Amino acid sequence: MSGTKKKMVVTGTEGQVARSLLERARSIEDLDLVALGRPRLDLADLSSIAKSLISEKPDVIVSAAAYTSVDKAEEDSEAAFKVNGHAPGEIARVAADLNIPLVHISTDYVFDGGKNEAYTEGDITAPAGVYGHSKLLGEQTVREHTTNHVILRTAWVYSPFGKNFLLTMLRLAEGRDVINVVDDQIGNPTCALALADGILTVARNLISSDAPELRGVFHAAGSGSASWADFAAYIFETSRRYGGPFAEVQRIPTSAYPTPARRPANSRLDCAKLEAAHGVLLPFWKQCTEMIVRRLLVDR
Ligand SMILES: NC(=O)C1=CN([C@@H]2O[C@H](COP(=O)(O)OP(=O)(O)OC[C@H]3O[C@@H](n4cnc5c(N)ncnc54)[C@H](OP(=O)(O)O)[C@@H]3O)[C@@H](O)[C@H]2O)C=CC1
Ligand SMILES: Cc1cn([C@H]2C[C@H](O)[C@@H](COP(=O)(O)OP(=O)(O)O[C@H]3O[C@@H](C)C(=O)[C@@H](O)[C@H]3O)O2)c(=O)[nH]c1=O
Repeated sequence: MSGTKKKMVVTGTEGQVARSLLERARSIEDLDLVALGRPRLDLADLSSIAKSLISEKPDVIVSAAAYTSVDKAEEDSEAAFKVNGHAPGEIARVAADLNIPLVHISTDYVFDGGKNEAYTEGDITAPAGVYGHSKLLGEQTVREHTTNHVILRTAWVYSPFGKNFLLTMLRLAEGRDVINVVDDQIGNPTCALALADGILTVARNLISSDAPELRGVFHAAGSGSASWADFAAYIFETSRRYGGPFAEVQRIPTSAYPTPARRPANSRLDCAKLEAAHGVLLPFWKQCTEMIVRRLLVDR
């Protein structure tokens, strides 16, 4: 990125991805990052979106805020569809009006999980639940309003911030010796800080170049795959090494852990397209898990 300082606006202030972007952008001298969340930007109030975004005069927008409670969405579908489905379209309309690029974050849960291999960007989407359906609508409304976009589908995001599986496991292990965790759902645990680095690279590429091959939908998840039980076991193994809580993982089938929303059995994402176009390859999940657990237990 050459020339003057650029301004990036990310939606949401307390989200894992927004907070990771804020942390990672601090060391980038030619980029100002502003996080815009409630009450100034409420995605449930579609009529408020344009005004708050335009007032920031951004050079690029990262649409990261979302309704992320997968189970709650099943009974609160109106809110989920508004925030995850319609609001991204409104953000994209603003980006088109301002003639700036948009990076929109989507999810592996747009897939039904029936494929035996990793999903590519061309695979058919068929979400299993309301959250996935609402995020898929968000992809569609973004596409309808601007071609100058990247939709980044990520997965199983964890970080030292907010609410995520890694923090839940460490909390549960404070009070339990054994934790039941499903072993028949497979995906790519993705560290939000590494994802933030990827988002920053993609955003800078979009600002610097009009090339169509940099635009469209891309998968952006951590390298390597795991079941939730594998992920939990490694979290505890690492935690024990750094003097933190440990629990035995009891591997169970999904049928033994009923939840309101159905989750895909396989939502592994093939991320080769992102590496080829943007030169972004996210690190191996175990490496990042170790880094986050260490940060939580040792470097605090
Ligand atoms: N978490 C995950 O495992 C995965 C996430 N994704 C996607 O990545 C993106 C980032 O996720 P992540 O950072 O983990 O999400 P978080 O759940 O950590 O944060 C979501 C953010 O969205 C904000 N938000 C929710 N509703 C509104 C609203 N009506 N108006 C304004 N802001 C709102 C929240 O605000 P507040 O803090 O005020 O509640 C919060 O800041 C999302 O698009 C998500 O769908 C994709 C795959 C996996
Ligand atoms: C807490 C817990 C969960 N589980 C299971 C339930 C579920 O199948 C799986 C993951 O549970 P969670 O509810 O933490 O994760 P979930 O909300 O399904 O996570 C998803 O969030 C959204 C936002 C995404 O976009 C997805 O990529 C994915 O990260 O682990 C156990 O087996 N044992 C447990 O003790």
